[in-house]
Amino acid sequence: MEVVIAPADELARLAADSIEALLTRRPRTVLGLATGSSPLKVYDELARRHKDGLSFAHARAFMLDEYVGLPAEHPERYRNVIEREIASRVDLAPGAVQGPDGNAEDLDRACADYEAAIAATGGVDLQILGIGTDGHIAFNEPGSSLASRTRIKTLTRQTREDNARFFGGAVDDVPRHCLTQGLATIMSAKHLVLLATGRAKAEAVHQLVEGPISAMWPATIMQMHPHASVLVDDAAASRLQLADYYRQTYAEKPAWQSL
Ligand SMILES: N[C@@H]1[C@@H](O)[C@H](O)[C@@H](COP(=O)(O)O)O[C@@H]1O
Repeated sequence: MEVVIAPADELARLAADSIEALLTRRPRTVLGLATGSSPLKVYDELARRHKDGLSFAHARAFMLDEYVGLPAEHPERYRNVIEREIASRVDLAPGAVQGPDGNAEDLDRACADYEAAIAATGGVDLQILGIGTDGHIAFNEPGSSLASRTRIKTLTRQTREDNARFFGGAVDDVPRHCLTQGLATIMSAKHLVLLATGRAKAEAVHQLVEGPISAMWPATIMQMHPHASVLVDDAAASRLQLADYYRQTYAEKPAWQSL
C-alpha cells in the first residue's frame, strides 16, 4: 500500500496521471467510478485533460453502488451523479457506464447480473474510491463480509446523516437501502486508488492504513491488495502514526515511478 500525503489538487493530478497512462496504453481500459465529494477534483482534472485531447471513447466504466428506490430522474441517484460529474464531461460512449440497478424488480438478480457484467469485461483496471467516516468503501458498512460480492445493504444512520447534505439536509430523504459492489468485488480491481480529505476522515484513514484488518473497518481489506494507493491531504493524514515515513517515502520517490 502506498500512502501519499499532499494537497488535494496534487492528489487529483496523481490519480488523473494514472488514469491517463492507462488510457494511453490501453484505450479499452475499464474504469471504476465512485460518487461522493472525494473524487470530484479527479473528475475535474479528467474533464480538463479531455479538452486537451485525452479520449475515453473506447473505455468502459462501472459504478460502485446505487441507492435503492430513487426515482430515475432524481439528481442524487448515483447513475445521474456519475453522468453529471464525469460521463457527460468526457467522450465516454453511450452505454459505456454501467451501475447496479437500484430500481430492478428483482434486486438479487440485478446484483448477480452486475457481477457478471464486470467479469465479462475482464475486470476493472483502476478503481477510484472514497471512504466513509465509519470506514466504509462503496456502501460496505461496518460488519460487511470481507468476501462479499455485489448485494443489497442497509445503510447505517451515520452514513445517512453524512449523505443528508446531498438531500437538502433531510436525513429521512436519504434511502435506507442500496446495492453495492462487495469488498471482494472491489478487491478484484487491478489498482485501487482511494482519496480522502479533511479531518472527518482521519480516524477512518488511520484504521485503513494502520489498523488491524477487520469487518468493523471495511476499508482495511485494502491492506491485502497488491496495488493500492491511498491519497490523503494533511487533515485526513493527521492520525497516521507513520505520517513522517510516508512523507519521506513520497519525497524520495523516483521520478519514473507512478502510483
Ligand atoms: N457510497 C459513497 C462512497 O462511495 C463514498 O466513498 C462515501 C464518502 O463520501 P465523500 O467522498 O462525499 O466523503 O460516501 C458514500 O457513502
